[in-house]
Amino acid sequence: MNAVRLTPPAGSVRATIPLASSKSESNRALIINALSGFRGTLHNVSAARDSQTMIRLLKSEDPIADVLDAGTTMRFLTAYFAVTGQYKTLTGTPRMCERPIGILVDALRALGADIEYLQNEGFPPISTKGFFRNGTNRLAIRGDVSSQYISALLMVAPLLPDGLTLELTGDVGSRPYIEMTLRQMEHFGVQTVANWENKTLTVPATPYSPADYAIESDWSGASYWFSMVALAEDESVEIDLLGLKDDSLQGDSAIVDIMRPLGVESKFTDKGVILTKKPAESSLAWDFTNCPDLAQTVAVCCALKGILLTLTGIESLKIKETDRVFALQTELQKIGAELVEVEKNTRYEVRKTGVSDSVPTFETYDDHRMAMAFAPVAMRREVVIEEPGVVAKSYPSFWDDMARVAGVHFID
Ligand SMILES: O=C(O)C1=C[C@@H](OP(=O)(O)O)[C@@H](O)[C@H](O)C1
Ligand SMILES: C=C(OP(=O)(O)O)C(=O)O
Repeated sequence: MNAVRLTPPAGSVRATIPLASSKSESNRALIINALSGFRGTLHNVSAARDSQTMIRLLKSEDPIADVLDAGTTMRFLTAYFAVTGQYKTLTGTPRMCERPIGILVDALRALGADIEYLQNEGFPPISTKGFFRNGTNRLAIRGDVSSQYISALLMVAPLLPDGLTLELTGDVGSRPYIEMTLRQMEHFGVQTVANWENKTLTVPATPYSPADYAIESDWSGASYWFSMVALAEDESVEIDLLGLKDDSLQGDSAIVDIMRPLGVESKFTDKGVILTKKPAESSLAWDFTNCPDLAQTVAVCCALKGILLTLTGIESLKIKETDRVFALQTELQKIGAELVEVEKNTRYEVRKTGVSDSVPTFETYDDHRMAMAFAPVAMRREVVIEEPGVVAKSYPSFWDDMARVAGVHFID
């Protein structure tokens, strides 16, 4: 499967979309369930490759754990293998070996873990080589690089002899993911204390209690459907997204507020959310610090609607599956828009330039979100998306869901 050609909806757009389950919630539930002796039942675990990889590696006795391109799987398993004293080599795709892990490794070493870098200092591959229960119970850790390091430490903290207090330094990014971790830990019987005023998180040395857990649908995956409604030419479009909740643990539920000014009305029901269309505003400014995975969706949507978008809080995009700032800058040009850095590393704008390709072919940079963020362009015009298989990382059924609203034709 080298590419997929997408054609606009033939008539009115009404569809029910099952969505994928959240890989973030799944990967936390899988780690915590493992730490509580695999005794709970997890419902609706994600079919996402990142979560299936987590399941496979938690069960495997192979000394080499290849996480492929899954960031949470790499970071959570590093802490899990280190603190449970397992001897494992963690590796991944070439890109994974460029994604930093030094902050987490330094923290785990201070807690008593022996971890070795096998190639480059600060990056995978790494080996965990035992745990000596002689470390500290208080650590300062940067909060402005990846929240995944913090979540990884929090989840193993109940196993430490004296629990753990983390002092977060710098501006904390992706905070809702940290709160998701704490709430899931609480579900499994560990009462944590988060003081966001002085940025300290405290976890007692309490064993996890086995529990059953039901995972919600994925709000990051839902964001592409909000974009499709915003871009639909059919004013009576209605899309029902299944399995989403109003009181979600997922910070990407912010898409409801982001998309309102872009013309999407959301109504919660007992099954999920119903999206309909209303008039949009002409500009939007949004800080993506708490929801970095939504930046691509919103950038593409605004570019095509000609809405001036000001983005802040997107620094972390450069160290994700690809450099997402560069990837967006390159691909947005194909739909007559540009992503401009208006203040170094802090403020960007998406602006219309007007010159676009007749049938744009979007590259995906080994990044599922590049494929899914650009797919909604097909609500207005024919497009081609290269390497569509990338969606498997978080939303393997994306193209099946997409076929409910638009033409989806795979090209070998
Ligand atoms: O903890 C998580 O489940 C995630 C945290 C975020 O990463 P950062 O904390 O690195 O921003 C997010 O981008 C990623 O998709 C999933
Ligand atoms: C950044 C992402 O994932 P991860 O960091 O877990 O690879 C993502 O899913 O957009």
